Amino acid sequence: MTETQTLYQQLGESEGIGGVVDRLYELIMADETLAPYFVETHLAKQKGHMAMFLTAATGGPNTYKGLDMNSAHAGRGISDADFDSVIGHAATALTEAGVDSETIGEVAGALMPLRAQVVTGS
Ligand code: HEM
Repeated sequence: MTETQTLYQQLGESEGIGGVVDRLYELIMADETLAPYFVETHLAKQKGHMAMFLTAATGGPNTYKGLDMNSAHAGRGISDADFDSVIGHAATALTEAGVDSETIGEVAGALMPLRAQVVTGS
């Protein structure tokens, strides 16, 4: 059954992804290394963009109209360690939502190729 489902469906579509994104930004804002990047960010808007981005990246409908990943992160000095931390928080949020580890691995696999576009510092 599951092999015919998109990753988007396995994550519980827009409701599932919305919940995971809410929790992801709670974890990011509670992380003293990551929170400073988002001091000037309108969080509700950011969550909406992230949810739409993840929806498209996992095979759901593509309604993302935000910046491409290079432009969104250019000049922010984001490090490899920051990127790994965000992926780690995403894995935590997914685990808490009851997503199985195989599916979490697939989500991580979809996000990992974005590292070069997001990491702009050392
Ligand atoms: C795979 C990992 C990531 C994805 C998929 C992602 C996705 C996004 C998206 C969709 C946006 C919105 C772009 C727009 O508003 O048009 C964004 C903005 C942003 N991201 Fe990321 N991001 C990732 C990793 C990171 C990391 C590691 C950091 C830093 C710790 C970071 C910091 C930011 C900041 C500061 C913004 C701008 C927020 C604002 O508008 O104020 N991102 N990202």
